[in-house]
Amino acid sequence: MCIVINVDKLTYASHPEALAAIADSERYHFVQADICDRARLDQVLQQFQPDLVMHLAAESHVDRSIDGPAEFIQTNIVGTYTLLEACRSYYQTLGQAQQRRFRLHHISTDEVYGSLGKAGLFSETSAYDPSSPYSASKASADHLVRAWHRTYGLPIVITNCSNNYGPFQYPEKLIPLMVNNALLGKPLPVYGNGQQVRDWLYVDDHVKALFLVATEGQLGETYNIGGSNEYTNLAVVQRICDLLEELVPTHPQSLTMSGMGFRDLIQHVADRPGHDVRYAIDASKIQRELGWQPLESFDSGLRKTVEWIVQAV
Ligand SMILES: Cc1cn([C@H]2C[C@H](O)[C@@H](COP(=O)(O)OP(=O)(O)O[C@H]3O[C@H](C)C(=O)[C@H](O)[C@H]3O)O2)c(=O)[nH]c1=O
Repeated sequence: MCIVINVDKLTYASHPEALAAIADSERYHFVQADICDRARLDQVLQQFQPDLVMHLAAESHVDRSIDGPAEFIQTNIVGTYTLLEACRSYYQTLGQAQQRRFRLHHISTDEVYGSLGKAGLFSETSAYDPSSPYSASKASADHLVRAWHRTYGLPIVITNCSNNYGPFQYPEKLIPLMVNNALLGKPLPVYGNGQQVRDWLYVDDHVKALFLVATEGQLGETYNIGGSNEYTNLAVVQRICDLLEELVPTHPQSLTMSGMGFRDLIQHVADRPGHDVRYAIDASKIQRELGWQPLESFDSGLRKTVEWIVQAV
């Protein structure tokens, strides 16, 4: 049995559905829990007696972490600490055979490595250099997980992924936010010059990678997961607008009245404080060791995502 821990405001929102679709759903139990509630975590672990705990519970939006860091410290750092302690106690109750099977998989982000310049890629050995309260809280969580492995022998694996996108994503994130705004004829706020680069990873590719690491990854190891899809933010927003021109021929009323197209909604606004310029992942370790490859192209993944949002609203 595996339990997948998440929180209510989950940003990895599509992962449970996607995981359930590719894995034996009888084996996976998805827990929506307050990650800081130790009694509840103890009860869940005792009830399901899992061999695998996947920790996807995070506050994950950089802008919200800048506006109010407290929740990020609480969920991402205190929550991870609470889960680690619950797993450590649970692990100590297991027999030797089950201890050999048990592992905690901590899901993290490439933002812990900070920002790249024009060249280079983040690898598993890149130095930690987080910029935002969010990424600093995830970096702290990664360090705690490694410390519980080295100090207490808790069996763990860690993954650090690039920017996720796909159906079900929480609408605070760039792609769903832009599609939702455009459909309402609202401005599309591009931070600064829009030349920041992100490496886009389709959610199903991410889930397959998580599944491989959770089941076959080496204990104590970190694996970076990225889609090898680097685009500037402005290019992504322009592509979204062009897709909407094709998929939504009837423009929102505000656009029709002014004879404008979706691209006319793009507005450059004040830049995000501490904005990381570029993220890009070297995923050669997971490709070499576990045979993973991203299968979705950005063109096809973005089309699926935009189509999903258009039909959902
Ligand atoms: C919401 C928004 C964003 N942006 C820019 C800011 C970023 O350069 C880029 C993507 O922003 P978003 O907030 O969607 O994602 P990141 O800040 O890159 O972080 C995301 O990817 C990493 C890996 C995680 O770990 C985070 O959990 C996840 O939120 O678009 C804009 O220009 N306008 C907007 O309205």
